Amino acid sequence: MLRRTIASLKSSISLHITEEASIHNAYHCRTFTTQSPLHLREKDRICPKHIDSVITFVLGGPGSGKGTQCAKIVETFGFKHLSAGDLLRKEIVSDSEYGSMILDTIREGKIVPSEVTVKLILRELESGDNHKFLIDGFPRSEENRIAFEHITGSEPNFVLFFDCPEEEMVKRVLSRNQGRIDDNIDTIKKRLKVFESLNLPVIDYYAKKGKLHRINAVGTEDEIFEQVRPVFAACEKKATIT
Ligand SMILES: Nc1ncnc2c1ncn2[C@@H]1O[C@H](COP(=O)(O)OP(=O)(O)O)[C@@H](O)[C@H]1O
Ligand SMILES: Nc1ccn([C@H]2C[C@H](O)[C@@H](COP(=O)(O)OP(=O)(O)O)O2)c(=O)n1
Ligand SMILES: [Mg+2]
Repeated sequence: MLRRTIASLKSSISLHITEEASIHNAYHCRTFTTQSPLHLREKDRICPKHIDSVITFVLGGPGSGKGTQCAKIVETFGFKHLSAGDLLRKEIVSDSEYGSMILDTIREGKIVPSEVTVKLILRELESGDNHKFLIDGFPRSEENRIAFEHITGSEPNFVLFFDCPEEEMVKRVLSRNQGRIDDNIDTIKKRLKVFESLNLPVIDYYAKKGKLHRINAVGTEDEIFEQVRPVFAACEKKATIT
């Protein structure tokens, strides 16, 4: 699977990404890691500009409040917010060759192939001057996680998990009112099953690595942010000391 992911990344995906050359060049950069070294084959690594970046994965079920809390983190701590779902939705409207596949996948509540999503995220990591990233809604499966680690050669510094009861998530999604094709009861039921079977193992993985910050996602937006704030404040303090 991994070999297939890397092979497909190297080959034909165009995704309206014009900087193919920079991705190609990146394959020939020296290897790097923001955290512990990953034992990758030299040729499989990409060396993005974000060598010293802080990478935070933001996880949680649909409607758990990831996007809402990311906006507050951006405002308070100056992170750049990369929503995997937003990047995929932009691909749909930009007439990309993958648009209809992405649309069908999202409508069915399934997960888009990792090579597509990772490439979109990489493009954002590589652009601009901000080196503090919130990657929201990713990785949603072990396949997502492994593809990201292998393609970038890096791991997140820490991971937030918004822990929310299913009935609360359903209620929030059904009243989200953003005109999303997946905000309906049939798709939400499928998404919750996919969350349990594919995303919970990723959450367990980071818990075992000691990287997970579990946030109780029930309460007002401000109450929840008061649990989130210390995680980022500690990260800032650490950065000042080192
Ligand atoms: N703490 C909260 N209490 C009630 N509703 C919330 C809360 N946080 C977010 N919402 C609302 O729930 C919906 C889903 O939130 P969102 O941030 O889009 O979640 P996610 O990105 O995890 O799917 C939105 O309409 C949002 O305004
Ligand atoms: N890593 C990801 C993230 C999102 N997707 C697809 C499948 C998801 O159901 C949709 C919507 O994701 P998004 O993060 O915007 O959804 P929520 O904010 O959790 O409601 O996008 C994906 O295939 N892979
Ligand atoms: Mg969201």
